[in-house]
Amino acid sequence: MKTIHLAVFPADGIGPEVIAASRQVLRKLEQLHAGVRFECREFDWSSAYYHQTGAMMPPDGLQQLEAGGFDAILMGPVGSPTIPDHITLWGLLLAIRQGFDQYVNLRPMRLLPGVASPLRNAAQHPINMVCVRENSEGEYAGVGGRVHQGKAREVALQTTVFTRSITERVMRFAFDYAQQHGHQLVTNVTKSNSMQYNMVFWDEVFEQVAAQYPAQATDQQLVDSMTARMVSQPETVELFVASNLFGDILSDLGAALTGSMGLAPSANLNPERQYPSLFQAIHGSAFSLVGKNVANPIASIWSVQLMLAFLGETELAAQLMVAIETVLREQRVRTPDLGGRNSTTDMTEAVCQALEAASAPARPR
Ligand SMILES: NC(=O)C1=CN([C@@H]2O[C@H](COP(=O)(O)OP(=O)(O)OC[C@H]3O[C@@H](n4cnc5c(N)ncnc54)[C@H](O)[C@@H]3O)[C@@H](O)[C@H]2O)C=CC1
Ligand SMILES: CC(=O)C(=O)O
Ligand SMILES: [K+]
Ligand SMILES: [Mn+2]
Repeated sequence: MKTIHLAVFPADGIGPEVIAASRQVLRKLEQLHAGVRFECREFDWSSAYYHQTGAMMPPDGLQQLEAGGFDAILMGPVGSPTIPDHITLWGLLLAIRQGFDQYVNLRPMRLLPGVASPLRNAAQHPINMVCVRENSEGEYAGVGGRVHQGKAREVALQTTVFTRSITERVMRFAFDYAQQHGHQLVTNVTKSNSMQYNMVFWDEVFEQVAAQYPAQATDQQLVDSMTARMVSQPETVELFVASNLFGDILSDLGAALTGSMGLAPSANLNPERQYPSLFQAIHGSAFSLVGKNVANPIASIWSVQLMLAFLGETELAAQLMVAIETVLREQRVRTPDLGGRNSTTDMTEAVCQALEAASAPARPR
């Protein structure tokens, strides 16, 4: 019997609903596979916790998480209409990403059969893209300040930070991942026409790392025209590496192109496994959907799938992907974002049923 230890954060907004859905899927996987157990410890660190204590997590939160010996973290979105967004994000999610050196944010963007893309010609342009986003510094390094606050002479500084070793390793991850998953082209997303220091540096590091992968085809795209390319010729995009801000923006575009914010998953990885990695839908708290049982749980469930793959549970990951694909292809159960009238719980139950079908008879391991 293998036990996988998970730290689970329902967090904010629709988080508790999509995390409950994800936990239901984990329970179904446990039932179907006698050899595996998920031991979940739930944490209430969130905006509600902030309202009670004045902070998003305890001062020793990261140490507590590290001491817990977790294999992975599963998290809902963070953000509330009653607290400034930079307080909630920096108080929890960004603190974990930086503190646990989760320097890769892996965001697959794949248009699955049965899902409608807003692109009129999607049938001729298969969409299967992977975003490798630098996840620990760059525009979100958190360096800056404000002086002369409230005065006419007020100045606000937000400094981007690009470190050679960090830039190098995220690019190496991108090339290794492309190699392992058979991506023919690695695209460097940049803005070195306007940003003559950090993005020129970024391009240089990309070229240096690319030289170590002579068999890998590469190209370079300025981030502004990258948005147009993703819409007009998505079939030419396979895997791209981008800075923290650019990757954040391009992956929401990718989510919309592949059908819904409610489908897109992400993995915040510490590839060296020195710290637990964090798995989370790319969407936010979706305030208008909260408490209505209408949020699409697939983004969070697909994030569980990425978690299983990262933890080496290859068979479980494959079965869960088949189950997700089956539910979407059949279009029998669809939440409102996909044009249907079904609930979060309907969709979750459909995934669990499809999992039963996708799983071979349970056998001991
Ligand atoms: N990783 C995180 O914790 C993130 C947190 N946020 C926070 O979330 C809050 C809201 O941010 P927004 O920019 O409005 O982004 P959002 O992702 O919450 O919402 C954007 C749109 O997508 C829809 N949507 C999102 N998730 C959905 C789902 N599962 N099913 C169906 N539709 C879904 C929403 O209804 C809305 O129309 C803010 O406080 C923000 O800071 C935003 C993005 C990521
Ligand atoms: C914070 C945010 O929007 C993201 O990481 O996607
Ligand atoms: K089990
Ligand atoms: Mn985002």
